Order: sequence, then structure tokens, then C-alpha cells
Amino acid sequence: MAKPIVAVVGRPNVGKSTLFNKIAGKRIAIVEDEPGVTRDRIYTEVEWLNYKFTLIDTGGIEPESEEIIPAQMRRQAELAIETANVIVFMADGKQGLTASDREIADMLRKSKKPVILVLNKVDTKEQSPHYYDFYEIGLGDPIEVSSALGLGIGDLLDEIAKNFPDGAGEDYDEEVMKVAIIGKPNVGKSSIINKILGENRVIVSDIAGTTRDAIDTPFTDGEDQYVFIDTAGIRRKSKIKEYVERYSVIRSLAAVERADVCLLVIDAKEGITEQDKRIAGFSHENGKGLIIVINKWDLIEKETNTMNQFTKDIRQELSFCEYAPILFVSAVTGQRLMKILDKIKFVANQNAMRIPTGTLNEVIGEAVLLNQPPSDKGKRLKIFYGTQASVKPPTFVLFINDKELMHFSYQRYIENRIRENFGFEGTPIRFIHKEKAGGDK
Ligand SMILES: Nc1nc2c(ncn2[C@@H]2O[C@H](COP(=O)(O)OP(=O)(O)OP(=O)(O)O)[C@@H](O)[C@H]2O)c(=O)[nH]1
Ligand SMILES: Nc1nc2c(ncn2[C@@H]2O[C@H](COP(=O)(O)OP(=O)(O)OP(=O)(O)O)[C@@H](O)[C@H]2O)c(=O)[nH]1
Repeated sequence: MAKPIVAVVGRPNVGKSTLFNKIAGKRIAIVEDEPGVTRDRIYTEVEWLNYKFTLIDTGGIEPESEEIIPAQMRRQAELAIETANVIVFMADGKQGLTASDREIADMLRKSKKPVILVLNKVDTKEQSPHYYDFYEIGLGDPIEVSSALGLGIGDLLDEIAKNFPDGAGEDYDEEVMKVAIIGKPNVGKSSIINKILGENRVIVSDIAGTTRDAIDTPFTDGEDQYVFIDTAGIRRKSKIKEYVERYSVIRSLAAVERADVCLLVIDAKEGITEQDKRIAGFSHENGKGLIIVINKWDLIEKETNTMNQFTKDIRQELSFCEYAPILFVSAVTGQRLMKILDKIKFVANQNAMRIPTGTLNEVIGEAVLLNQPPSDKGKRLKIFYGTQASVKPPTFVLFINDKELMHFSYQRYIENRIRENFGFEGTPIRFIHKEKAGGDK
């Protein structure tokens, strides 16, 4: 199930980043626990009580000139309205209500999304002297916090959780393949979508289990049901230039959260960029199926080895998602474009594949025989048995004698053996290690 998305908006300097960092806590300290995965501060995964959500920082308003602030704030609010399930609107409890606050509040109220009004910088037990002024903007009772001191954050998180929509993210039936088409601006995402939809596919306005807004495009191909997620966002162009990059990253993140399979579209002329790595990282970390689509292949002058060389470069740049199949296509000539749907279906199935425990343990047993587990100070790693606990992504629990003894390289070896035997092409695989007493002599 996709996690709800929460966005924080507000004027420059009210303390949005401070709140973000407070909630993100230690997790924001860029941890490279997997080589090659690019992380950044645009979003963080939050766990609060039984809830999990993604907090996004729509930030980035540079208060260079007073005139452009309102325009940028409107854009920021639009972004939050389009992508978030719950919006936290932050104002400054010391400074009080301002004209820009009123303007943004109007937009947020009209959006009909749940909005939580937060007054920041209330650093003592005393209520903000401006507290009652904020009733005027019609966003309900303000919640007072001090992001700097960490006061009131628990109450705020409770309030956020209360506003999650019922069954957030469970919008389509299980058999509908949800596809996010992600990538930088101008790489050809909408051209690909249009071309695929143009080829005799039936665009349906109603699909099993949906009550969705018009941002998605559901369609069928024979018996198969698909939905391209957030196609509206792809077609709309952002007006404010500085926003384009960040906007498309946040947009991609929101789409990835809801998808089963992500198509990462790359411009063949440009190759892999930092932003592509970051977006591929979202897909990987969220356990989604991933297909790399190299578009505009018609523009590349080809020699014998061009495709191999490209593949090599991609594997090197995106080493953490080696499992992703690569397709070389052209939305203009239509070359190999129709292979995309087959690949999506294939990868969606791989992402949801379940291996029976018996078969899995045969493979693990054989792997252990072929390549002895590592040992440290005379103690050797033992894998007692494994079982697949869940799908999307396939997650395996390995019962072992000592977690300390399971090294990354051995884990990788087991993963490779599992992939060789069962495939799992296009999907990340996760492992959970559980220590179990016994048999350890
Ligand atoms: N007294 C007090 N100051 C705070 C609090 N939270 C943030 N600040 C201060 O307010 C200033 C702005 O904080 P930021 O978190 O950078 O604000 P922002 O809203 O992210 O600003 P932009 O990035 O410009 O949009 C900093 O000097 C913070 O130290 C608070 O709870 N109490
Ligand atoms: N030569 C060539 N041009 C292409 C191909 N695919 C797209 N283009 C061109 O690239 C430009 C951008 O294509 P779009 O489909 O709008 O790209 P997008 O990724 O949806 O762009 P944003 O909406 O900005 O995110 C257009 O001028 C297309 O005609 C291709 O396969 N070959």
C-alpha cells in the first residue's frame, strides 16, 4: 500500500526546514547504507505510532525580492495541493498573520485537501498573542509548536495522522498495473504515453475499484488493465523556471509512491544525470519494479557497439538497480515502443512473485554448499532457513545464528543465487535477518 504524502508549506523563514529536520531526526543525516543510492533532503520517510508517511519539503523559495515571493508561494501551494494527501500550513506565531498567509490560506481552503494550520516559534507555554487572529483564515484551530525546541511536535503528528484519507493509496484493484512514468523534463515522457495510448488501447473512464480524480489515465490492453499515474502532472508545464527541477522530482516521488512499476525515461542524447539517479533511488527504496527506457534512440548515431556501451554506462551509473531491464526506444519513430507494455506486465509480475518456502530453501542450501558462509573469530555464519514474508517488493526473512556475521557481500551472493534461480527481473529484493538460537556449535 502506498504511503500518504504530507507537505509543509508556508512563507520563507517561518521554520519549515527546522520542522522538517526535527521530524526527520537522525534519518536525515545522509546514510549511505547501500552503495550508489543517491539520497537528498527533499523528502523523508516518517514513522509515527502505527503510521508511515512521506514528508516532503516543498521549500526552495529564495526571498530575493518581495514581489516574487507571492508567486513562488502560490506555486509551492499548488505543488502541495497536487501531490500531498495532507498539507501542513505553517505560519509564524511570533510575527502573526500576514497578507501572504491569507492568500495562501485561500488557495489551500479551496483545494478541499485536509490542511493543518501550525503556528511555529511558540517557544514557551504561553499562547501566541496572535493565536485568535488565525481563526479568520478559516483553517480551524491552530496547533502551536516550537520546531526549534521540539515542542508540540507529537500533537502535530497526531493531527496529521488523523487526517489521512481512509485506505490512502489503495485506490485501484490488485490486478490493475499502476505505472509511474518518471524522468527529467523534456526527455519524452508525454510523447511515450501518447504513442502507447494511441495504438488502439482503450482509455477507460472507469476502472475496477476507482474513484479517482482525473490525474491518472487508466486503460486496457486486451485483458490487461493498466493505469498511467499522474499523467496530468506530466503534461502540465511549470511556469517558474527555478521550480522545474525540484517540481519534477517531487512529482516523480509522489507518483513512485503509488506505482507498482516505474518507467525511468532517459534522453539518449543526455545520458544519466544526477537527477535520474535520485529518481531511480526513489523507485529502489520504495521497492517498486523499475524499467529503464532510453528514449530518442533515433537521434543517436549507431555503430556496432553503441547499445552495449550505453548499457555498460547505465549499469555503472545506476549500480544499485542492476536488476532493471533497459529498453532503447524512440517515441518519434515508434521503434520498440510497444515492447514497453509487455515489459511492464512482466516486471509487475516479478515484483509480486512468491516463492514457496521449500523451493527457496533448496536454493539457499545449495548456495551455502557452493560457497561457504563467512566466519569471524572462529564463529561461522549459519543460515538455518529462509522464507518469503511478502511481495511488492519480494522480501525474504533469513533465520541466522548471528547478524554480525552476515556481510554485505555474502548477502549479495545469496541474492544473486535467488535471482539466477527465480528471476525477479526488474524488482529489488529485500532481506530481513532474524537471529535464532540453536544449532550453533
Ligand atoms: N524562536 C524560534 N525560531 C525558530 C523556530 N523554528 C525555526 N526558527 C528560526 O527561524 C528561521 C527560519 O527557519 P527555517 O527553518 O530556515 O525556515 P523556512 O521556513 O524553512 O525558510 P525557507 O527555507 O526560507 O522557506 C531560522 O533562523 C530558525 O532558527 C522556533 O520554533 N522558534
Ligand atoms: N527525436 C526525438 N524526439 C523526441 C522523442 N521523444 C520526444 N521527443 C521530443 O522531445 C521533446 C520533449 O518531449 P515531451 O514528450 O514533451 O517530454 P516530457 O518528458 O513529457 O517533458 P515534460 O513535460 O517537460 O516533463 C518534444 O519536442 C518531443 O517531440 C524521440 O524519441 N525522438
